[in-house]
Amino acid sequence: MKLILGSGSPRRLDLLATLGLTPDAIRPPDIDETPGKGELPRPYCARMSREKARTVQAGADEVVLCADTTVALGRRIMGKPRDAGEAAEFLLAMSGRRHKVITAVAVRRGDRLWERDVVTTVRMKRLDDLELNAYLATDDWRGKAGGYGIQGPAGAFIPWLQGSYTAVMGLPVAETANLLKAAGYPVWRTE
Ligand SMILES: Cc1cn([C@H]2C[C@H](O)[C@@H](COP(=O)(O)OP(=O)(O)OP(=O)(O)O)O2)c(=O)[nH]c1=O
Repeated sequence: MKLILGSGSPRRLDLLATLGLTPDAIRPPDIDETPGKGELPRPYCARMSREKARTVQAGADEVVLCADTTVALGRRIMGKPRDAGEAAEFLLAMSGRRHKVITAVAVRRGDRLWERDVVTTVRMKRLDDLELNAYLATDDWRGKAGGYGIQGPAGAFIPWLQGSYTAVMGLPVAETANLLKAAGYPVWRTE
């Protein structure tokens, strides 16, 4: 059985590697990530990962793994910022407050789909101008939901979270291992 990572995210590849898993192929999905009108963050995130899993082409002996990470401030969905101005806007909105990071994982084998989502509450310290501008200058915010990456320099802004650190990074490894097992993929091998 082959494992297909349906994601172009280097973080997801790294997190999968922590489980000792190397995908046989990487097939990044191309879907429309526009939220529906009034769509709430959690159902939006679950829909994204499901659509990714359905879009990625796979044969009968292939298991597809996809995920979506969405940052939510109340009902507001904060996607990947299009520029530094939007990243600054997101970070200022989260500064000194708690927000939620949702990561939904979808595993598909043939017509069958296994799904799980993980919600993590994250507190961001109050950012001063120096911290904000220095972080924006690193470009680390690019391509990341909410405009920050907890695994990089923005880790200095996160004194507390409740939930899963790997889920915030993009792939909750415990839940992912369980979904792969449910789909019949041999996560653990003794030889
Ligand atoms: C909040 C947060 C997000 N992220 C990243 C993980 C994801 O790559 C990205 C969220 O965007 P996603 O749309 O979930 O994923 P992607 O577009 O990068 O990749 P693909 O659709 O091909 O799977 O944000 C971090 O790396 N660290 C963080 O702390």
